[in-house]
Parts: sequence; C-alpha cells; structure tokens
Amino acid sequence: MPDTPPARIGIVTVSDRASRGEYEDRGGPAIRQYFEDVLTSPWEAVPRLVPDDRGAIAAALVELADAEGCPLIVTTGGTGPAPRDVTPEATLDVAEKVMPGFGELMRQVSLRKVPTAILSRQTAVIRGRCLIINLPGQPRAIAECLDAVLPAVPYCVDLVGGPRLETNPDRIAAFRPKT
Ligand SMILES: Nc1ncnc2c1ncn2[C@@H]1O[C@H](COP(=O)(O)OP(=O)(O)OP(=O)(O)O)[C@@H](O)[C@H]1O
Ligand SMILES: Nc1nc2c(c(=O)[nH]1)N[C@H]1C(S)=C(S)[C@@H](COP(=O)(O)O)O[C@H]1N2
Repeated sequence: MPDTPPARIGIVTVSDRASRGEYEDRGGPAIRQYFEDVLTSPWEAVPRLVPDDRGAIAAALVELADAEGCPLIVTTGGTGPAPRDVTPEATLDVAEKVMPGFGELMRQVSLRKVPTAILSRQTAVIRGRCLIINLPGQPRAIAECLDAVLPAVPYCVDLVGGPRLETNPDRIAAFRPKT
C-alpha cells in the first residue's frame, strides 16, 4: 500500500497589524499546535497571513481550497463588528454551501468564557472538497472553539470527498455516524 499523502490544512491569519509586522502572529501557530496535538493521521500546514481585506482573504481561501487542495481551512481574526472585520463576508464570497451550525456552536461555548462571544460573526462554509471554518482573533479562542466543533469535522470532510482525518480520542473523539 502506498503511503497516503498528508492532508493539507490551510491556516489563515487575518490581521492588519500582524500582516504589517506590528505584532507577532500568535493565532496561526496556535492553530498549527492544536492540530499537532489532536490529529493522528498525516497532515501538513499551509499557512497564510493576510490583512483585513475582503478581496485578499477571499483570494487566499480560493488559492488554498482550489490550487493547494486543502480539505480543511481554518481562519483566525476579523469576525467582529468593526469596520475592517470582513472575514465572514470573504468566506461567504467563496462559499458553495453555508454551514451555520459551526458558528452557532462556537458562539455558544464561547459565551461560557466571555460575554462578548456574541460579537463574533464566525461561520463555516463548503467550497468544493474543502471545509472552511472561521475563528475569532483572540489566540485563546482557538482551542475553545475548535474543541467544540472538531468531533464533527472529520465526518464533514469525509462527506465532501476529502481525506480521512483521524484524531487522538484521548483529546477529541471524532464522531462518524455510519461506521
Ligand atoms: N494573529 C494574532 N496574533 C496575536 N494576537 C492577535 C492576533 N489576532 C488578534 N489578536 C489579538 O486579539 C485581538 C482581537 O483580534 P481582532 O481580529 O479583532 O484584531 P484587531 O483588533 O481588528 O486588529 P488586527 O486586525 O490588526 O489584528 C487583537 O486586538 C489582538 O490583541
Ligand atoms: N472563545 C472566544 N470567543 C470570542 C472571544 C474570546 O476571547 N474567546 N472574543 C470575542 C470578541 S471580544 C470579539 S470582538 C469577537 C470577534 O473577534 P475577532 O474580530 O478578533 O474575530 O470574537 C468574540 N469571540
């Protein structure tokens, strides 16, 4: 049996200041560390750092989904109500299907941590064989949100024709209803 190629996971940091080098990006590395801790199947990170610009975010998502062949892309930042927060709009610009349950669940669990969780408009969508999930910019929000939705992510990736993602059940148990 030939080795299965690693699943490519797109990691998109959306931040004006991090993209200008005004502060170090802690969000992208936190997402990478999260998947290192949780996934047991082979994967590799495809990172991008973009400013809060709707066209630039959409272009990065299209490139990662279509050209880089990522079955999963996670974004961080730009989900709030401020004028330059446009990550959900850019995500919907490239969507074929909207997956509202992801945003609903992530806001619900985040509300147990901070009352301002309702300010995040984070969503998730399908583009081709790729699931795209938005996370808030606060680095600590990354594990809080991903812990909630990750049990359903491998099966969602299965359903859109992506590679089989396996998780460490001691950390996150993937749920596949048909197996
Ligand atoms: N990639 C990141 N690395 C480190 N800290 C971040 C990052 N993104 C956001 N933060 C922190 O979380 C806060 C809220 O994130 P948000 O996406 O709203 O950024 P912002 O205030 O609009 O600024 P910017 O887009 O320039 O990061 C930021 O003010 C910053 O303190
Ligand atoms: N789990 C979690 N969710 C969170 C937060 C957080 O600290 N933890 N911050 C909230 C705040 S203060 C804002 S303004 C919104 C949008 O953040 P963003 O613009 O950085 O994406 O996410 C919210 N969701």
